[in-house]
Amino acid sequence: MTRAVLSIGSNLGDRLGHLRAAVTGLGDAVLVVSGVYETPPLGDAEQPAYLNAAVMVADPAAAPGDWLARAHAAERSAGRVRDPARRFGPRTLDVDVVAVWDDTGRPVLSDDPELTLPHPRAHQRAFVLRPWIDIDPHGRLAGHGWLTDLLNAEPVAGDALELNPRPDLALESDS
Ligand SMILES: Nc1ncnc2c1ncn2[C@@H]1O[C@H](COP(=O)(O)OP(=O)(O)OP(=O)(O)O)[C@@H](O)[C@H]1O
Ligand SMILES: Nc1nc2c(c(=O)[nH]1)N=C(CO)CN2
Repeated sequence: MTRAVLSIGSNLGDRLGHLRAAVTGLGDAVLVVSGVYETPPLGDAEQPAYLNAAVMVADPAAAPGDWLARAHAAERSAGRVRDPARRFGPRTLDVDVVAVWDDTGRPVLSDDPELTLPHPRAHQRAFVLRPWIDIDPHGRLAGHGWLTDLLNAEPVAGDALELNPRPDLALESDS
């Protein structure tokens, strides 16, 4: 069994529809989904606000690279177009593999640029940490510590204040 946490985000088109389609596409692998947060864009201010959420997935047959393949497949299904000139530009759907655990429950570590684990910027991103804490309040990020400590630490705290919970925009794994 490999387990993973995926971060999903959208700031173009039908934002909620893109997130829902990503969750639906993950099928039976979905264990639990977080609430949805509306968040100001980080890294490139000239773009619309994002909807962000986190999904816990598990599949006995999945290798770590399979989660990245599923993430990319979901992005393609949402019609994501990559603009090489805008590293952190707007997108219909972004699915990041935040963390993976092996079948003994140990975190998988990787410095492969194709799949770096844990995700190298996850510990700095309130829009990743806050939804993940929703679904795993006692979670740890390998190499960084408790999620709750990270969320309360500078410089993440400033971003955390700008997270706007959207309970009106529920994600349903079986919708
Ligand atoms: N943990 C990971 N999750 C997703 N992609 C990763 C990961 N580690 C490395 N990558 C690589 O990063 C490349 C760029 O991914 P992507 O376009 O989603 O980045 P981004 O969303 O613009 O930025 P960020 O990674 O900071 O969220 C992908 O082609 C992928 O191979
Ligand atoms: N609020 C927010 N900002 C971002 C996001 C995101 O998911 N949410 N993703 C980015 C590219 O990875 C760049 N900036």
